[in-house]
Amino acid sequence: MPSGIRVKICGLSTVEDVRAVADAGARYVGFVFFAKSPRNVTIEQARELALEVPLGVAKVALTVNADNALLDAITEAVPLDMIQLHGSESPERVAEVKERYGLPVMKALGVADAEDLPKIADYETVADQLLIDAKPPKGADLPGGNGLAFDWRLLEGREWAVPWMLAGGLHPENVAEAIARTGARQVDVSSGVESAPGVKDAAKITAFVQAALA
Ligand SMILES: O=C(O)c1ccccc1NCC(=O)[C@H](O)[C@H](O)COP(=O)(O)O
Repeated sequence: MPSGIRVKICGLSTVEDVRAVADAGARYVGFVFFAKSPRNVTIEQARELALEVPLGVAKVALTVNADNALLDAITEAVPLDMIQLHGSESPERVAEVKERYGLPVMKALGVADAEDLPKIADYETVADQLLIDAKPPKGADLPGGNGLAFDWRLLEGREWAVPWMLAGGLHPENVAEAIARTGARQVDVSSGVESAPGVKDAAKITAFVQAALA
């Protein structure tokens, strides 16, 4: 019996990564466009990778406070199914990106404690999906992909008007518990399926997807 859980593996940078993710049964792949990230890819690399992604697996471009020039360049070159906004983009900017590119937009929001929850509602009516991630530590180089979890009990009983994904510090050993505690139907992972920063590990990807779908 299928579980209905959907998995996104973020930060792919090789064709082998794409094959491992597709073979494992993940439903989304993420390409990171953020220079400071060990997972950063160029537009040309992302295009080559995207062309290897089979039908049925959604291709997501992850950007951080990107301007229209960068988003124009990405969307013109890379065949995409979704744009993930992982910076401090306002609800108005989310609406603008949706309108300009005609693609679904997923807005990432960082959570560390209960005070971070009300702002999520500001995006429910404009974003197509929400990514509820761990808030990065103060002074961190990366707004995501830090391998940090937050207290999942904060999400118990929460519902939003649009589909959402749980992210932050997930790995093959804790993803089943995270799903059980939060009720998430979608999960996202990056560093939890790596052997070193930016280096995806096919065995960990398979183990993660199996654990999530079990
Ligand atoms: O992964 C990155 O390097 C990254 C860089 C800049 C902004 C966001 C980034 N990742 C966002 C993601 O969607 C990650 O998958 C998510 O934060 C979970 O990461 P992890 O805790 O490492 O599984």
